[in-house]
Amino acid sequence: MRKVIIAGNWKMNKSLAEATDFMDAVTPKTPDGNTEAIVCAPFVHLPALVEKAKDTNVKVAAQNMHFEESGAYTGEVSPAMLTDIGVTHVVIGHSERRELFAETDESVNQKTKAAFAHGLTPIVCVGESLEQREADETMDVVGGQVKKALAGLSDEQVAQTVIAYEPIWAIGTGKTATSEEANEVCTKTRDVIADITSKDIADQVVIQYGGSVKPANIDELLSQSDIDGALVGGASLDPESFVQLVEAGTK
Ligand SMILES: O=C(CO)COP(=O)(O)O
Repeated sequence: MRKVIIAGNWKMNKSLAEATDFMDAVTPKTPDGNTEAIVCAPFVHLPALVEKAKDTNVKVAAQNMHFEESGAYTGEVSPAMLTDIGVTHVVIGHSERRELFAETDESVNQKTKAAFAHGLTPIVCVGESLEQREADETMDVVGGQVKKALAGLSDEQVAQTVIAYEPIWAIGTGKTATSEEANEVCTKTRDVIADITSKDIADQVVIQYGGSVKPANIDELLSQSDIDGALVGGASLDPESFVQLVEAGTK
């Protein structure tokens, strides 16, 4: 059975005090079990959050990283720096990074490989724009992004990769894909992964849905056959709401 992963992507939000207060509020209420709870926080908050997450069921992720080990990359953070402070997961290729910070399928692939080289679990984001959906290009886009992100990985690494399917038109818009629409893409994404590895490997990959997920729609999304969790923006900022989302995964 695949585990459920609920990850809160805070994006560029919260002061340090707000971030640590959040952890104090959620860690005692986050159950052990088949659901993994992850907080994806801004770089500067990571050390404090890792400290707060010690001996709890909450894990801490970065929202991005560089793929190189070290060097003249002003303003960047390396995979080794993240593992050094106890970060376990990293979000790669979020649509906001692809759109606003020139992230490409190639850099997503380099970062995914670098994550594994340093023992980090990558949460690789894929998703189509509204124009692409309306032009019936969803699976060309999403399938292409998935294939390019996973190129050159071993089957074992593919099995451990977390894929977050986030249709761009559903992010921060209040417009959720229906659970059937979301599941259809997640199922086809799993088929794409099976094509490049095997059905057995594809069946192990955790595929999250992201885009206006909230406590009111999480149950229905998680009831779908190929949705194994959620990458949540807005609704992950409030501790109560984050705990409710994690609890939904344990049902
Ligand atoms: O981009 C997202 C998570 O990475 C989704 O954001 P919202 O949940 O705010 O729509």
